[in-house]
Amino acid sequence: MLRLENVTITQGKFRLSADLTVADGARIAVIGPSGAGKSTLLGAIAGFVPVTGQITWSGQAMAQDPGARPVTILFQDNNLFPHLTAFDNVALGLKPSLRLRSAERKAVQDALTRVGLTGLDARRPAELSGGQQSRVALARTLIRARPLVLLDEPFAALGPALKAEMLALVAEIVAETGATLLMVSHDVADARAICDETVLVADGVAHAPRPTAQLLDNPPPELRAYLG
Ligand SMILES: Nc1ncnc2c1ncn2[C@@H]1O[C@H](COP(=O)(O)OP(=O)(O)OP(=O)(O)O)[C@@H](O)[C@H]1O
Repeated sequence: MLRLENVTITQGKFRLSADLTVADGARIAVIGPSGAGKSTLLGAIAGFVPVTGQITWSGQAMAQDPGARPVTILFQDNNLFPHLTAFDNVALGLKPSLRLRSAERKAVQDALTRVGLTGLDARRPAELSGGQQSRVALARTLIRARPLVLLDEPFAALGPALKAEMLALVAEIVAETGATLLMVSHDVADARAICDETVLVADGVAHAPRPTAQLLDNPPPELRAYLG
């Protein structure tokens, strides 16, 4: 269980408060106006943004060091290294030194296979389509095998069909691994597609998760303003 207890995040003049609980294995969409603090919320959970209050996982306070948190995060721009192959870009998720044992090499191959990139492991990002690049980034995120997966608008640059495919793949993989998912999206269709619950971030508050359909079908005023 992820718990944010009386959390306040301050960045310059910006303040966001959160007091909420996310159940293990939940798939949560994070939606709200631009600049409301969605990325900041993910950054706080990942340990990149300092907070007051407490963030706990399974009842334990999260480590200060982001690398020691049970978290893996994928950003919109994928952050692939252009000079590295798909294989090495995924391997970085396991070992920044890229010195892999044979079991680790197999884990990288398995991750590439899982995201549908069998046979493309020797290609560099420039030799892959946008969708394939997203798959590499997703494989690198997932190979870290952390129980909390944070996605910050990961597929915003993809066309609708590819995006739907990637969302379905994410949903499948988190279901297989039992991971808890928090996914920022500007497209409420993404929330409806794979997230049973939604956290609304608006007016300085990250609200407790609510069932996605219920929230979107009867939006509170701050969400109605955003949806237009
Ligand atoms: N390093 C920083 N220093 C000061 N203010 C910051 C910093 N990073 C972000 N902010 C401010 O924090 C607020 C929240 O930004 P954040 O990127 O979390 O919003 P968001 O909801 O993810 O927006 P978008 O949907 O546009 O990506 C914004 O007002 C932003 O200007």
